Amino acid sequence: MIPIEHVIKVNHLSKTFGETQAVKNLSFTVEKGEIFGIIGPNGAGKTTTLEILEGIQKASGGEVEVLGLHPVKQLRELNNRIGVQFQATSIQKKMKVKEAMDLFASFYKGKTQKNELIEMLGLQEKLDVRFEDLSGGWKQRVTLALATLHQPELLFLDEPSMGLDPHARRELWAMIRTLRDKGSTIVVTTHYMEEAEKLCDRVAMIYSGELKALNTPNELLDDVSTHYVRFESEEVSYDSLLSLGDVIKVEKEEHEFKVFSENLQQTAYQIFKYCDEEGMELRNFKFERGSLDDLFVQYLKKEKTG
Ligand SMILES: Nc1ncnc2c1ncn2[C@@H]1O[C@H](COP(=O)(O)OP(=O)(O)OP(=O)(O)O)[C@@H](O)[C@H]1O
Repeated sequence: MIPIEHVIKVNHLSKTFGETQAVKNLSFTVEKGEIFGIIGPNGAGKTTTLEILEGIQKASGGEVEVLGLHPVKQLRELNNRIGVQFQATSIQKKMKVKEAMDLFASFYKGKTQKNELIEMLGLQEKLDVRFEDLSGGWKQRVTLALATLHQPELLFLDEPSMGLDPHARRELWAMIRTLRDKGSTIVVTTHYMEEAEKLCDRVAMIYSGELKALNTPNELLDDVSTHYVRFESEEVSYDSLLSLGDVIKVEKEEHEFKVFSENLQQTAYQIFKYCDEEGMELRNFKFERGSLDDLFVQYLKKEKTG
């Protein structure tokens, strides 16, 4: 068996800003070659965690190792080996794509993969366009190219698809996967649950600076209470569904019901039995799998009710 190589080790990490505890006792590792997602709502501590890993912020407590280096003490060495995607706002508006690529390439001593990136990201047709004239999707492609010119072993992306339409978002995911296939490990923060589900190999879910869950999206979704049955009926009542054993929650919209249960098989049987006894009709009955969004809402609810 090939031993797992950890490119990031985070152990009991904490960070405080005055009274605010942005990160609390966070521990996780990132394996070489994976796309690792850090997800959570606004203010969860995603950016702070990322900036500590990049050596931009100092930890208040705990240990962090990135590519075997201490991010703050060995920042210069780290910067040669990691890539950080800048926010589009930090690129000069009037600069042409070609000029930005040349400027950033001049920061690195060795050979860069500029030409390969222009080809791979389809930037050829945009080289003479000013940054301010690019659409959101193209801006993201350019900042991705600028972050990866030196073929970094590890790439950090903070909310890369923020503000992109679904098509541009999918294109960006394909590019991120290609960069991974070419050998980079990728750490990405997002608050789009769909992005975490479709793009990431493993996901750390944080809320209020604390790690709430860490697993592959598939295994996170195996959490039973995110699964439900869906059907349509004009006759069934909300309250009678809620009173069935094992049912956690019922959602009703027009004539469509979603019934979440701890024992879906048993609940499905109960629904059919109840409808049969009452002579009620059901249509389009389906077993459905919840999304990370559902799981996330569930965690937040647990948090609020204690
Ligand atoms: N420089 C700072 N000074 C004071 N408080 C800060 C600072 N940076 C972050 N915080 C606070 O730390 C907490 C975590 O913020 P952080 O930006 O890491 O969250 P986030 O998950 O990235 O959120 P978002 O998705 O909104 O960017 C928040 O309460 C934020 O207000």
